[in-house]
Amino acid sequence: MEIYYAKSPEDALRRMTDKLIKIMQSKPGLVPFNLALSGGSTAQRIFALWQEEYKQQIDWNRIRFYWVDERCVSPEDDESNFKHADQQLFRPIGIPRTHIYRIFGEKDPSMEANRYSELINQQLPKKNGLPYFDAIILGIGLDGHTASIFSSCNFLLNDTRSYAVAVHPESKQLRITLTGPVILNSTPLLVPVIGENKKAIFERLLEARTITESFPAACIMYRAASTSVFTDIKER
Ligand SMILES: O=C1O[C@H](COP(=O)(O)O)[C@@H](O)[C@H](O)[C@H]1O
Repeated sequence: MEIYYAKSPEDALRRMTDKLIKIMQSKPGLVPFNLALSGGSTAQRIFALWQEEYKQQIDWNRIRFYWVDERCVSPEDDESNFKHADQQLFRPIGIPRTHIYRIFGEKDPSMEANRYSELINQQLPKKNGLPYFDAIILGIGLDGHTASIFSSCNFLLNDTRSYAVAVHPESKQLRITLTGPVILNSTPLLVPVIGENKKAIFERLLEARTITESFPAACIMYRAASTSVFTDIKER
C-alpha cells in the first residue's frame, strides 16, 4: 500500500486524479476504460473538482462508469450515490448516457444485485475467472467499512457473487455492494481519505498489522495487489 500525503483535501484529490490519468495514459488502446465509483461525501468532492478543473484533462469518452455500491433508494433521493455523480459530474461534463451503468437502487435489492452482477459479468473483461474494473475509487467509512461492506456483514469480503445486498448496521438501510473478490481482482485501488474526521480510522488503518475481518477496509487495502491512498491527514 502506498500513501501520498498532501497539504489539503483538494491537493490529495488532485494527486489521485493525476494518478488516474496516468493509469489511463499507460493503456492508450484500452477502450472502454471501466471505472467503478464510490459514493458519499468524498465522492461528491471528487466530482466537484473534476467538473471545475478536469473537464479538458480527462479523456471522458473512454470511460464507462460503474459503482462499487448504491443505497436502495430512488435516483432522485439525496442518499443516492448515482444522483450526486449525475448532478455534479455527468450532466455538467456531458457524459453520454450509454456510458453510465447505474445500480437501480429503487428496484428489489436482491434482484438488482443479481442483475448488476450479471451486467458486469457480461460487460467487463475477466481474469482469474472473475470480472475486473480497470480502476476503482474506493472510500473508507468512519467505522472502517469500504464499499458497503460493514464489519457486520464481513462475509461479503469473501462472497462468490459479484454484487450482493448489505445492511447498514445503524440505519438498517439496504445497500447493494461490490464484494471482496471482484474488488481485489480490480487493482489499482485509488483510495481518498480526506478530512480531520477520518484521522482516527486512518491511523487505525496504518496500525492494522493484523488484518481482521472486523475492519473490512483494512482487509481489502492490505490484500489488494495495488492500493494507493491519498490523504490530507498529516504524516506522523
Ligand atoms: O456509505 C458510503 O460510505 C463510504 C465512505 O463515504 P464518505 O462519506 O466517508 O466519503 C463510501 O465510500 C461508500 O461508497 C458510501 O456508499
